[in-house]
Amino acid sequence: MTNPYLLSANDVNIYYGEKQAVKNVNLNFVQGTVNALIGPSGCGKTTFLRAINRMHDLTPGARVMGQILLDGEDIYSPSVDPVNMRRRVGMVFQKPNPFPTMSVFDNVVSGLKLAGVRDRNLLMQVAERSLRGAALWDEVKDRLNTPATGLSGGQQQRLCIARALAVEPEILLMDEPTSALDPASTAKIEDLMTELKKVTTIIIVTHNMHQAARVSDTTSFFLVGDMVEHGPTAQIFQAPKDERTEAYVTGRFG
Ligand SMILES: Nc1ncnc2c1ncn2[C@@H]1O[C@H](COP(=O)(O)OP(=O)(O)OP(=O)(O)O)[C@@H](O)[C@H]1O
Repeated sequence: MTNPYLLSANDVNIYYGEKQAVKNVNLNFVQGTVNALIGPSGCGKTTFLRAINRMHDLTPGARVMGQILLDGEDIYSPSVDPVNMRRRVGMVFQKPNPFPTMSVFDNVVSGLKLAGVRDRNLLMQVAERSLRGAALWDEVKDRLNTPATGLSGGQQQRLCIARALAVEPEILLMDEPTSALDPASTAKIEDLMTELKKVTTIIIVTHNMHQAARVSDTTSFFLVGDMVEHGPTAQIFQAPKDERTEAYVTGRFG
């Protein structure tokens, strides 16, 4: 039987040395959706997110057990090249992190250049498409060759989204992407997510429950390493099945 899900986590356990940070998580994600991971600080959301693009390969002492299937292929299989895999699963971090010495244009096309693309016309096409995709084109089209660090924080974060989109990822991981931004920039990125799910699948870690409720199709609630409950966002917020989920989403702890 073929796997109907774009991404499946099967019995995923994650350790830092002896310490277990994620316990036996099973989750499936459907293509073209926005999926929120919520839960109190330290419950393993970021750890789980980073396992999805093999970022823990870069964390000394971190171990991922179980299976994570992307299009039915185990991303931890020895035949999978992690660098290639990270092109298919892009990531945007809490703090905007454009390459500080590069222009706006070079930031967006850095992944393509790294992959050997030199055709200037093609790079320009991809830059425009990605910047439009990140709702930034109109604001930067006249300053493509100026340093990325000259942009505002919200613009820098949309630039990082454009940079991730340029390599056409199947999945975009977002780790609290608006926590360093003002409300206007946050609203822009939230609107953007609804557009972006037409071209990619989003998994977002957020502390902001209103944000999860506004932007996501599904929500997963994590608590001290356990994934307590997963379901359609409306159900998690309005009719959770587990009393711990209810206590969290109604603000009784956090
Ligand atoms: N590099 C690391 N080495 C050791 N322990 C770590 C490391 N990174 C995270 N942890 C621990 O793993 C657990 C889960 O952390 P994680 O960052 O995944 O939680 P989180 O839910 O994303 O928290 P937050 O919402 O505060 O970002 C925590 O107990 C944390 O202290």
